[in-house]
Amino acid sequence: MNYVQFYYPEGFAHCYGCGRLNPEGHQFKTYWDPEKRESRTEFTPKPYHTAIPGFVYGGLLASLVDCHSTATGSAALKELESTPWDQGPYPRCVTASLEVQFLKPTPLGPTLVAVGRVLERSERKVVVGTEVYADGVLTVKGKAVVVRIPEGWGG
Ligand SMILES: CCCCCCCCCCCCCCCC(=O)SCCNC(=O)CCNC(=O)[C@H](O)C(C)(C)COP(=O)(O)OP(=O)(O)OC[C@H]1O[C@@H](n2cnc3c(N)ncnc32)[C@H](O)[C@@H]1OP(=O)(O)O
Repeated sequence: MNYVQFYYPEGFAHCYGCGRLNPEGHQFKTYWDPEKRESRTEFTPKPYHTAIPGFVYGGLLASLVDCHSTATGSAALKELESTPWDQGPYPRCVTASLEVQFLKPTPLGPTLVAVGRVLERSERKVVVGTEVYADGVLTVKGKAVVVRIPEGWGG
């Protein structure tokens, strides 16, 4: 199964967090499950993504929630189109607002799993709720408002 960011137009594929064309970036990859209507992004932080030794830097966690949310919004807007899910391009969203709750310190080492759900969707805006788990423990919660970049703007 290909990931959402795989279908972004080339001009929108350079994001430091999730751009497939940015070799220096995190290259987050988000998968959308059309049955469950749930998204999933997995990422294993590197040793240098440290806050206090042993724990993940919060900015990285916020980035994960950010890009995971734009991808979830993209998949949710793609559902409104008549083209099949495996035919790009996907709509590209930009984050208008991002809330992150750091519930517990996130241990450095395990693969992080971000799970997203669509809380609201209109033709232009999607509100995404995200939970991030480390070793099955919920450590971060996020909520983002993402807005579709109009056709013809870049890309
Ligand atoms: C026409 C403009 C095109 C711009 C095209 C930009 C292209 C940019 C290219 C970047 C491509 C790579 C993106 C990488 C992914 C990131 O890294 S995203 C992180 C950085 N984010 C940014 O830099 C975004 C900067 N902000 C903006 O560009 C504009 O404020 C936004 C977000 C596009 C909104 O534009 P706007 O035309 O003012 O939108 P507006 O019609 O007022 O609002 C649309 C809806 O969003 C809601 N909303 C807007 N802002 C907020 C907010 N802060 N809190 C809650 N809700 C909000 C509104 O209430 C409205 O909701 P509804 O009334 O439809 O229910």
